[in-house]
Amino acid sequence: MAEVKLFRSWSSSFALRIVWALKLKGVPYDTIFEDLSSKSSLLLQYNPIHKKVPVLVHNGKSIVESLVILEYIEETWKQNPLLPEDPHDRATARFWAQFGDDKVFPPVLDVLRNEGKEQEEGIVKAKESLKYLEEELKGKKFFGGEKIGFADIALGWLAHHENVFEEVTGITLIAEDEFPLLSEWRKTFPDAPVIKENWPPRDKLVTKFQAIREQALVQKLKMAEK
Ligand SMILES: N[C@@H](CCC(=O)N[C@@H](CS)C(=O)NCC(=O)O)C(=O)O
Repeated sequence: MAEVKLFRSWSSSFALRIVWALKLKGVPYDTIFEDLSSKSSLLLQYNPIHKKVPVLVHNGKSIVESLVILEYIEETWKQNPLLPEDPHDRATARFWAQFGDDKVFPPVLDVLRNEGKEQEEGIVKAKESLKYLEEELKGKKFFGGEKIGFADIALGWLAHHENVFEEVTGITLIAEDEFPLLSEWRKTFPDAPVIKENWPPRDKLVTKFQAIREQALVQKLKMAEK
């Protein structure tokens, strides 16, 4: 058994960040696939507060929360750095990673889970945030500059999961004419072999998120009837 273990689910975009980072750095690890509808006692033991994946276990000690895990990986395995050397550039990369989770992910989920007014509001908010990311990509191939870095990995779900959400909802948030740089990045990012080789099957994701959307809409209907 490798000294590094990753608890993940097949579809989690947060867990994919860790897969990509470990692969980019060439760190060998074992994978434990969790069924999130019946979590293992080990997962609950390693992540008793959030009870979520991903969890990284290194030499028997657990690290949770994907952005914290990314930092841990960067500090522990120095090869192929994901963060630049300059402190301001490092802070900037961390900022965009966090911005994605705080300001892009929630409205994008609102678009997936809603219809009507709430969905419209989600679209407006998501696009407001996406404009900042478009701006940040000016003059760069990746958020990390010439190569994939910390913020690219953190925002990778925009290239993959968000693309699937667009198919499920029929709503294109990242249109080529509105977000040309982000659209280009969405094509370039998964071209990197490490990213491409670790990309969950699109059809399976579409089915999963179709079900999540339907469930959310039924739930809303039930709440409205109460
Ligand atoms: N903020 C967490 C989010 C992780 C997360 O939401 N994981 C989901 C899978 S995508 C999960 O484990 N869900 C199980 C649950 O909520 O019970 C991170 O960045 O690691």
